[in-house]
Amino acid sequence: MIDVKDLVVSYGTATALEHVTLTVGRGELVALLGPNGAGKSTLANTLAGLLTPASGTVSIGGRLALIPEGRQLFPDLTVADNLALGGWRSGQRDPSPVYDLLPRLAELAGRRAGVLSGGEQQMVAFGRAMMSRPEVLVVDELSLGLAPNVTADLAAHLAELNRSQGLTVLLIEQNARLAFELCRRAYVLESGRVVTEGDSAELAGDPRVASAYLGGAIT
Ligand SMILES: Nc1ncnc2c1ncn2[C@@H]1O[C@H](COP(=O)(O)OP(=O)(O)OP(=O)(O)O)[C@@H](O)[C@H]1O
Repeated sequence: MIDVKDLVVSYGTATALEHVTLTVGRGELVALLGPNGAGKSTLANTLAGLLTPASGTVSIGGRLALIPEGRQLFPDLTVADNLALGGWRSGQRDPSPVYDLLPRLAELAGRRAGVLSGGEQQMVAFGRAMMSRPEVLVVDELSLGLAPNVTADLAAHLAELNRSQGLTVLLIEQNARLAFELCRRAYVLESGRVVTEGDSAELAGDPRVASAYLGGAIT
């Protein structure tokens, strides 16, 4: 569903991604970990077509939606209007499938997005992405600024969509525990390069990964 080969992306003379190669198969849930400034959002935005590669290739095998870092809602619009904007390209006007998935959004429908809590805003960003009926979802930092129980709730929804609808997911995270729990496979990006990749269980047992991302080895 996502096939990235030898991707280079630059901002002017600064190179943010250097020869990145990564794949996500149909129906897979794959994590991308990395510290601040590693190039994670640059990759997400390139997959979404918001940035143009300097070289390399990006192929996407189906409709892609992005939950961007920091949610990027329209704060003065209502939740319902933010959702409607998500359905603009796919022509989906009826938000009820999204309300079925995330019932809290139906209760919040008339509220301005800007006054909602961080967790509620992330739910709106999630719902907005689902309005485009994606086959592949790129989530740029699901857990950013959220309480652990709110993150766990959203993660459970992602897992359920993956199970029930075969939604392909690339989960970009700094929370390695969450990423390893949710995804069977993961990539680690540092300074614009993929430095390691493999099964989550293996990576969690790798002392270097454990010390950088898990605060020590998992026992
Ligand atoms: N618009 C921009 N103009 C110039 N440099 C940028 C721009 N956006 C990002 N960068 C630089 O590109 C590099 C990668 O940034 P990016 O935001 O992709 O990292 P990230 O892994 O998502 O970080 P974070 O976890 O902090 O969000 C950084 O060195 C950053 O300063």
